[in-house]
Amino acid sequence: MKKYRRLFKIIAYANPGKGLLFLIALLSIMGALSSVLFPILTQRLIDSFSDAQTFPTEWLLILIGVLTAGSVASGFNFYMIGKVANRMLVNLRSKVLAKSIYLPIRYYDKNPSAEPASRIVNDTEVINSVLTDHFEPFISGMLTLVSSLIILWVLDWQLTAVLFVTLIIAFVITVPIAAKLSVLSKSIQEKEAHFLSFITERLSQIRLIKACTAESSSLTDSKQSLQQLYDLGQKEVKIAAIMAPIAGMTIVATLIIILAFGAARVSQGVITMGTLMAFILYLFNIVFPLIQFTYFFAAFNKAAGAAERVDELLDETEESSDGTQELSLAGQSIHFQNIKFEYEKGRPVFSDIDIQIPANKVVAFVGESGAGKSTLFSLLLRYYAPSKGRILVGNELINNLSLHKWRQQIGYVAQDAPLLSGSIRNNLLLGTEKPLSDEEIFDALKLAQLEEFVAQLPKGLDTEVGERGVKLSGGQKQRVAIARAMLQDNPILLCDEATSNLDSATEYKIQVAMNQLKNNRTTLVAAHRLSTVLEADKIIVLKEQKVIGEGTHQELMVKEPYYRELVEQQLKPFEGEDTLSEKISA
Ligand SMILES: Nc1ncnc2c1ncn2[C@@H]1O[C@H](COP(=O)(O)OP(=O)(O)OP(=O)(O)O)[C@@H](O)[C@H]1O
Repeated sequence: MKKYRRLFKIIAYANPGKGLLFLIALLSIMGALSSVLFPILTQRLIDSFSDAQTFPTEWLLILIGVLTAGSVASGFNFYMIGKVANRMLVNLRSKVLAKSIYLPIRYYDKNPSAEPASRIVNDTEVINSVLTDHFEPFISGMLTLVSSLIILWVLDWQLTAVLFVTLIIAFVITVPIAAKLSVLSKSIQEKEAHFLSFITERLSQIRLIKACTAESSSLTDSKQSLQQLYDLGQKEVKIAAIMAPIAGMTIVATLIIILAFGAARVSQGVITMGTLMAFILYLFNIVFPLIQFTYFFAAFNKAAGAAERVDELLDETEESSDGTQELSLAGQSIHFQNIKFEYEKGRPVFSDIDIQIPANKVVAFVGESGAGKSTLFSLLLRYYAPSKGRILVGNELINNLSLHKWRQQIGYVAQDAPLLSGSIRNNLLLGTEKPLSDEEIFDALKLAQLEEFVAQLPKGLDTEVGERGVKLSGGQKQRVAIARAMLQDNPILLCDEATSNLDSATEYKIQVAMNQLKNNRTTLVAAHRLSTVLEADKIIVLKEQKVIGEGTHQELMVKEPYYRELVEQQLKPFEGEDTLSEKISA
């Protein structure tokens, strides 16, 4: 029952509009009424014709009127259902999408991004189909069924009793089969969601697959899922194939039984020929809704499964945004105070670090790969919360500040400088609320050494960059990210290996530009290439979950052997290799 409650909850959440649902129910009743009245009016028409031997024009006109009203109501209802369904789908999708976007990064560490995508696209569609395909037939079917049974009882209760018995037998046979179908369809939905997740991920990494010649192994991996889907589909088809003749045979058997009993009762003079005719027409009013109900319950179960998955997602806790203060970060120092942090329990990245970042200075983080440089940035961006300790800006705990306003004041040039599909302009203005002229944009591009490249493109700033920026080189993507940070002009700037994809000449130019940027802002740099951090006001050395040294380059060269080792490693060639100058002279 819990899963049905979830379905109703999600439908209410999609806000179809009570008034519109009421109107649909009303129109469905009108449609049903015309089907209910059709046989009884036919009976009147036939019987009055046989009694009076004159054409009963008035009954014919009433019949035409009722059928016309029924058809008009059905047509209008069709439109209203479509309207409400579209509205529901948009509401539900935008709410689930909004939820997905505000989920914490930890959710996406655990779940592939195609998982919520499948809930946004597929599951919402399945839930919606209850309304588009089944709501009207269910209401009118229910009404037609009940009223037809009452009318039949009044017409001839004995014949109706015979009908009841045949229907109960058919019900007992079909219900367990329908229940099996509903279990199967739930498994199919789950498998389809996994399959979608698998192919989305593989296709998004098509370059990697081709470079590793992993096309056939990817196909083999997908074959297993496809086979499972095929097997489940076949089981569903087999059950449906058994159901169809049972339903057909039920109709035929019921018809034969009613015809046989009915004919006997006509010949005995208990009922008229018109009554028998009406009886048979009502019989269809009962059997067809019953068949529809089996489809309705199958769809209802399927939708309940989809609602369960959507509700699970909606129940996830969004990024905590408890803080409301809107502090300006300009001129504020940052303090990582006794921080312990672990992505997974028992595997700390930092056990106890304490880092002071003075305002408006350049602070660089060095350490071998995996030391936790990017993780520090993630903590500062509040992607994750420390397990122990706290982060202060000025004297304020960062969690007390509004998350939105906080991130709005931090520029971030990420390690792999990802871009979104769309134009260069859209990527440069991502998240920027203030309007910027082309002139201002080109000023930033100039500083980021990208002005010439963009200017010679036929569509300039409106050039499409392709999915994840595939049409740009790694270095160009980094320069777009740097230009974006320049445009955002935030008081705090995070540069994660920001110049690692650039050739030495461009890197030098960017360093010059970055040096201008560093005035009046606090800049945190994580870099492998120590040449990029030599000028930093402070260098923090990370090793084995701790800060093992801090100071300027000159100070660390004197007092910190590990730092000296890192610097020397970068300067000297690999063991047994000649230096570049030796190779050239050889
Ligand atoms: N989302 C994550 N889930 C689990 N572990 C993670 C996650 N991100 C990073 N780690 C782990 O945390 C540690 C620190 O990673 P981090 O990316 O911060 O290092 P880094 O110093 O920036 O490395 P690099 O210089 O290679 O970029 C690594 O051991 C890494 O495997």
